[in-house]
Amino acid sequence: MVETRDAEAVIRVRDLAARFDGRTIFERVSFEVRRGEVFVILGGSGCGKSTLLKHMIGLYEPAEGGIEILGERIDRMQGAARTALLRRIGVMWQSGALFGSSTLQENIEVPLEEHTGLPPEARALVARVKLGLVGLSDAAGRLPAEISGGMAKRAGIARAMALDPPILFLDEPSAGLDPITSAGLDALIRQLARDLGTTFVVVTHELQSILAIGDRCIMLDKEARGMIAEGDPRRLREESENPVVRAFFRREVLS
Ligand SMILES: Nc1ncnc2c1ncn2[C@@H]1O[C@H](COP(=O)(O)OP(=O)(O)OP(=O)(O)O)[C@@H](O)[C@H]1O
Repeated sequence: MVETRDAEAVIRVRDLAARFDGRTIFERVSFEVRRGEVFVILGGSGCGKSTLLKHMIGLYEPAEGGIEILGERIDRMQGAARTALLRRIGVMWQSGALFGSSTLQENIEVPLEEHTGLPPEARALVARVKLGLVGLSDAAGRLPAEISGGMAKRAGIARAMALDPPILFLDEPSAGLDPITSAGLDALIRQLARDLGTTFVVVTHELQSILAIGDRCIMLDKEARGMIAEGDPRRLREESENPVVRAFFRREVLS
C-alpha cells in the first residue's frame, strides 16, 4: 500500500449536506482525499454514495458546506475556470458509456479532439498509449459490442485518463462483473495509482474490492444520514465498534 499519511490533500469536503425537496440525504460530511491514494466511498444502497460523487465533480450544488478540488472551490466556480478545473478530473460512470458506433481507439480520441489542439496522429498515439496502460492494446480496433464487460470498464478508464487527470472518479467499477474480472480491475486500479501517482475516488459496496484497493475509505449510512466511519478499511474491519460498520465488514446480518 502507498504510504499516504503525509501526502497533501487534493480534495477537501467540508460539512457537506445534500437535500432534495427538503429531504436530507446526508449532512455534516467532512473528509480529505490525499494525493496518490485510492479513496473508497462505501455504504448500503440509497445512502447517498452517487449523490456525494456528483457533488464532488460539481454536478450538484451543496445544500450546505463546500468542496475543494486541487485547491479550488468547485461549488463556487463558473464558466471557463470551472471548465478548466473539470478537465483536470476524469470520471468513469457505472455504465462505462462508450460510444457504440466508434472503436475503442476512437472512443479515447473523443476527449482529446474536444479539449486539445493535438493533430490526428498525436491523438491516435495518445489513445494507443492509454489503451496500452489498461491492457487493451490488441483491442483498439474493436467496437464496444465486440468486447467483454471487463474490457469495457478498462476502456472506460482509458477514456477517463485521456487528458491525464491527476484525479479519477470511478462509479461502481465492478458492477456487473464476475469476481475474477472484478479482481483484475482492482489490480489495474492499484497499478495505475502506484505507477502513475493518480488519485482514485471509487464508489463501491463490494467488500472484496474495498479491501483490495482502498488505502482509506468513508462509510455513509442511510439511517444516520451521514458518515459513520472513516479510515483504513482493514483497520475498520478489525477495530470498529459501530455495529453497522462491523456488520458490513464482517458480512454479518444485523438483528
Ligand atoms: N437528483 C435527485 N433528485 C431527488 N432525489 C435524488 C436525486 N439524486 C439522488 N436522490 C436520492 O438520494 C438518495 C441517495 O441516492 P444515491 O443514488 O446517491 O444512493 P447510492 O448510495 O449511490 O445508492 P446505490 O448503491 O443503490 O446506487 C436516494 O433516495 C435518491 O432517490
